[in-house]
Amino acid sequence: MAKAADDEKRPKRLIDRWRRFKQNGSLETLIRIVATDGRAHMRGYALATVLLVVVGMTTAASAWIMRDVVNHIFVSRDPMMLWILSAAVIGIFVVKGLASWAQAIVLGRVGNRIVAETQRRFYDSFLRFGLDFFTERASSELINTVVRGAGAIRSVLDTVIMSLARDLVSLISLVAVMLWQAPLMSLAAFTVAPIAIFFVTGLIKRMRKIAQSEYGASTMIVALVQETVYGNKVVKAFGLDHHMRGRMAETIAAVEQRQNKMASLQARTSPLMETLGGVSIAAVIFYAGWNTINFGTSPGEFMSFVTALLLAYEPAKRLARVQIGLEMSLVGARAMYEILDKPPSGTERDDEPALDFSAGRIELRDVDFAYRKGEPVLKGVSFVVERGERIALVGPSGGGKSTIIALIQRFYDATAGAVLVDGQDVRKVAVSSLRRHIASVSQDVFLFSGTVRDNIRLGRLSATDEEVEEAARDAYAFDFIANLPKGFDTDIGENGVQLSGGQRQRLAIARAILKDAPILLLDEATSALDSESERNIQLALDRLVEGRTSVVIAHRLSTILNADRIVVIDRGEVVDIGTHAELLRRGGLYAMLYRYQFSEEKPLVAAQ
Ligand SMILES: Nc1ncnc2c1ncn2[C@@H]1O[C@H](COP(=O)(O)OP(=O)(O)OP(=O)(O)O)[C@@H](O)[C@H]1O
Repeated sequence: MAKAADDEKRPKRLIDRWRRFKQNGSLETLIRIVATDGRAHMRGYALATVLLVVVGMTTAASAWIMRDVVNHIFVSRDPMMLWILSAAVIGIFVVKGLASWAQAIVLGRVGNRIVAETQRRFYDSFLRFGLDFFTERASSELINTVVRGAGAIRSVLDTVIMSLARDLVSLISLVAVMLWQAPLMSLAAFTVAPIAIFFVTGLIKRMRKIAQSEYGASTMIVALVQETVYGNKVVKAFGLDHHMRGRMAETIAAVEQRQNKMASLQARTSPLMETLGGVSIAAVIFYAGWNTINFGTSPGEFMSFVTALLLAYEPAKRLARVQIGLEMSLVGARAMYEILDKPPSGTERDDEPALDFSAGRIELRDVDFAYRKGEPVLKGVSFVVERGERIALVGPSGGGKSTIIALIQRFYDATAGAVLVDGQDVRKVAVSSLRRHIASVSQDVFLFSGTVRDNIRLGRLSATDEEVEEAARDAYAFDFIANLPKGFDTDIGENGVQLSGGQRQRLAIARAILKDAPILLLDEATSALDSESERNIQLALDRLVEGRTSVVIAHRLSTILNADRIVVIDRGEVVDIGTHAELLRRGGLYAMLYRYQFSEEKPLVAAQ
């Protein structure tokens, strides 16, 4: 009775297990990897499979031949067979060696190709994401995914092929040898299998959980290294070495602990498997020995059987563990797919018709915007920038000035209202054609690895060396570049660490000059520079603004004095628009800001 009830429950338990397995996505991920990358490289994998099958079959053949070795050589003492069988053994192992060698090369190449393709695909896909994607995610997460995820896809496929073609084929053919030589003994040997399966199933679930948290912790290590590199000045200035060391030690310890747990889970299969293996081999030796001693059964069959059993033990052990190992790789693969599956951001669409650029008139029409639902950052913002006009945005910090600059470049889409360039909604034109007409210089200048020349040329990749130098001259950057150890060919360290703030800004201005776009968006630097740098930057900016339609987040007195109009932004709203003199006359927020924000530069106030 009890057994029947148990039997009834078993399928349910099995289904439950599969359901959990599916919910977790392991099976889907596995199927997807096989159906996409596996299928795309079917020829390579088919070849590897054939070679692995050869490896498996030769393993079985080596067991098979033991029967003849014992019967013909040791029992019948046939000298001819001594030669033939020795040669056959050499033949079998040479074939096995060659097939293993070829299989390793084929699998290695296909695997490397998959890693390369996946990394390319991953990078392509994240270039199509908008700013929202990058602000949502830590770069460490992306770095960890590109490094580990691609390798994970490869190792999943390697594991699947190795398990199916080598281990499963070896096991099936060795079991066939066993059944053929001694069916009863085989059954005795297989009784231990259900115990092993039951034990391993329990481990898989735990492995999955730990693998996931290990992945998260390893991302933290990347994040901390990154923070220490980018924030090294803060770390040093505030004497945070000890604090950072502590944080890193904690994270490393967390990863180490999880990896130890994974290793111990994997290792936990060994004592059980060894014991079960020992029990089944002992049972067979006892049974066969008993038969040989008491009934004179031929020892050849027995030798062949035991060899097959011993050889079957390794692949059986590997197969029992395969899912435990797979769980580790599937975590990385899932992280990779999560990003690959994300649709490109709407702001990066480039399939609309190109912007029909004429004057470069910019209009914000009743623009509302929120980075997060329910937290409006811009409310009904409207203003127009006519061709060739200089507009200064002024307002308290956090008012939304940078957001306006971002919306004009379509880094984000307005939640209501529209941003128009020459009367065309920026959401309805190809984004590349819009950005081609805009040059922007932000406060925090990002410099890429490479030379000074490379960095300026990013403004226009087709520019000649002469044009790059000309732009540097116009940006008042030529002299300091010429004084660098290798001039324009000086390598800029990662993110230009050896350049001063003012020099970096002038490189950014040179980049914008080279781009020669009719619209200029500028976030003036607030950081204090020495007066020489300040003067050079001012001259460079004047040159840059010349003849262009410009919107500048103003932090300098001269900018607001030279602006055609000033737009005052406060808490996401346009509170006033006018020239410096008009706004001052009206009093209000601008007059106050002017007094406090620009007061150090008082001597020039006469300009009103
Ligand atoms: N990526 C973002 N995600 C969420 N909120 C943001 C984001 N960027 C800015 N904000 C918020 O939007 C508001 C407007 O910010 P914005 O940078 O546009 O102001 P700002 O006027 O340029 O300020 P500042 O003069 O200090 O640079 C602020 O409250 C800010 O916290």
